[in-house]
Amino acid sequence: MLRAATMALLLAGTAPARAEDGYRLWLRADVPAGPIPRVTLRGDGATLRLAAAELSHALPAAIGGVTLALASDPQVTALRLPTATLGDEGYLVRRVRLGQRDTLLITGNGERGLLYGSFALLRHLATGGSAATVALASAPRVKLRVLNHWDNLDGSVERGYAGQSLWDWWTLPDFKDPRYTDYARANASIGINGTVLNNVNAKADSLTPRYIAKAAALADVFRPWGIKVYLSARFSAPIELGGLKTADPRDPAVAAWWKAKADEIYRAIPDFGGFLVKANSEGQPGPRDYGASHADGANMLAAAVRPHGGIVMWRAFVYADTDPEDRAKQAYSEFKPLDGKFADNVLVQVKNGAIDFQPREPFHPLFGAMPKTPLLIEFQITKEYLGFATHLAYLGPLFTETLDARTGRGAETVADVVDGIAEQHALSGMAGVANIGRDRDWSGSTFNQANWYAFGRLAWDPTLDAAALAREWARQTFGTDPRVVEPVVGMMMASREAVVDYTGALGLAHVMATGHHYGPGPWVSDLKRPEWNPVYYHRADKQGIGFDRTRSGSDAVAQYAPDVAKRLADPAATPERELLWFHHVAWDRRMSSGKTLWDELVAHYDRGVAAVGTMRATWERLRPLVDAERWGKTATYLAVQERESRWWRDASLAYWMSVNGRALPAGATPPE
Ligand SMILES: CO[C@H]1[C@H](O)[C@@H](O)[C@H](O)O[C@@H]1C(=O)O
Repeated sequence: MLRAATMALLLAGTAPARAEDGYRLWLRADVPAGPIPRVTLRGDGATLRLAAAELSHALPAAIGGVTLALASDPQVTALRLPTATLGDEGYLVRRVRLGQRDTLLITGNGERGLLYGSFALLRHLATGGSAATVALASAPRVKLRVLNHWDNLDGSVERGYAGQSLWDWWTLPDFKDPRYTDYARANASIGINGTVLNNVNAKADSLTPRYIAKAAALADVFRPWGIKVYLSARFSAPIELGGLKTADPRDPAVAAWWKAKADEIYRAIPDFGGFLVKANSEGQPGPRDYGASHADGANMLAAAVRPHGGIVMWRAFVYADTDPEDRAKQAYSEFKPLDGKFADNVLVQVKNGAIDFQPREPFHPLFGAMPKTPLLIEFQITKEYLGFATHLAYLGPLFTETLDARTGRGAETVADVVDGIAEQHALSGMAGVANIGRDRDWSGSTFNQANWYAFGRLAWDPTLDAAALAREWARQTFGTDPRVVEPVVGMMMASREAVVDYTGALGLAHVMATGHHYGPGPWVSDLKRPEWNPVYYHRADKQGIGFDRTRSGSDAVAQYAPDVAKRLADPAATPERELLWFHHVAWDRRMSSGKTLWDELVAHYDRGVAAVGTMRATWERLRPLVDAERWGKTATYLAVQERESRWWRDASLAYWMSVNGRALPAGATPPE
């Protein structure tokens, strides 16, 4: 049994001062006034103790006694509860008579289930759920729910907008910053069970004994929270670290090197998760350098980690500057033929869309095309193309838009491919490129926290609803006052579409500035790699705009299942929000609104700018109801977003008009 005092002690090391700087994220349940409920822990273990501590810390007295017990506990078994389908991470929360006592039971088949069940109970209560009638049961649909940190060993973060890397590689392994525990706690609260510590543009050093020891220290902190550590591996490490002449995966000496390296890592981190690999992509070394296939490369690494129960996450983000083929087609062309050729402890990691984390992309054609291979979907939580940390863009709708998409194979959705249940894949996964850094609010802004939150919840259950998750997050982050929650949810649900509208709607993509990808740049055409130039994507000319991906063009649509391919091959049947992704059409084309394409595009820009204005006005009205610190920073950022949405519109329209020679339609806001 744990009392508040013990609990306070337990958390003293981790809970920072109660500044309203967003540090506490969505975990804001405070020690309630009045008697502390009895938390009974049947059994022991580091994870169980953390679960009990969480409960003791935040449960209201009204809940009465709570018991944490595994389903294998004889008293629980005797209740014949439906725990068989919970797996080792699922949980069940229910009022029962346990032995001679009435209690609220949190049970599951594994310690992690009890931890997740405890957080689920606290979430239920923090979002206004009833203490009296609480009955929860859930098991994750996706096995690997992983954050990818693009953190470099020098403390910088590629595409990071929330300060330096959270990992202080310099003071590790000796000093374990309390923030590491708070990071693990936050992730456990949303069901995340894996973290890749370093950038996919990996340096070989990350696999040296020095860094393995640092990773091991982090693994020790994360383990009781049910989180495994993974590392990005540089494919040529046998050369850089082992002094070998080659990294050819078919060379026994290379395979032996990796086997020894894996053994070394597992000596330091017994539950090491495995490797994430970016190979033959954007200049990274890989098996293709030796004429070997991606499967050869992945399977060699898979063999090295298999004896230890490890896995390999092999990225399919490949496109070559030497390949004239439409960039959107290349990953499919390279990986589809390898379906079923990967070892069973390999997952192929595929980005949500075929280009690169744009504000809107049709789902990647590999989803549904490799039924014999577990495909791990990769989303970007950090907003490289949606305004960095500054612009408010809730990504829940972007995530669910992809997950709900029908692949064209029967009723299959992308979420079905990802959970791998239909194909009976032993492995399944969802990865999110983290938006986490040393900033006090972790993600660079309060609202960016919602993207981390939504990712975790959707990885647990890809069928969850984006608006419901926004409401869940808002209630835990700002309290349950509907005068705050509903306007906040309204802002969030409008935000991503606003970004699409003021950066380039109707299927336009990759029209941003070069290098940093912040702000407009549709005019860019002089970069050394043609597929890096925005003009490569929009192909605007005097007559029209858009990328013809039908048979008369690159025929990328043919990579989708026949039903989907047939629909996308027809501009009239293609959803207008994806029109210019698949078709090159005339500026005069009549749209479903009755407007011409040009007038419609202009209207989208105006709508995007207006939507940001509405978000700002809504937030202004919430000033008396939100703490000054978080209100102030958000208000400042919204002002920047409004100014920059106009910048996006004005610069883009000026460019399109320079190409099509047209005037703005009547009623359009003239550029400033
Ligand atoms: C880590 O590299 C990134 C690169 O910064 C980014 O611009 C692009 O999104 O994709 C790459 C990738 O996903 O590998």
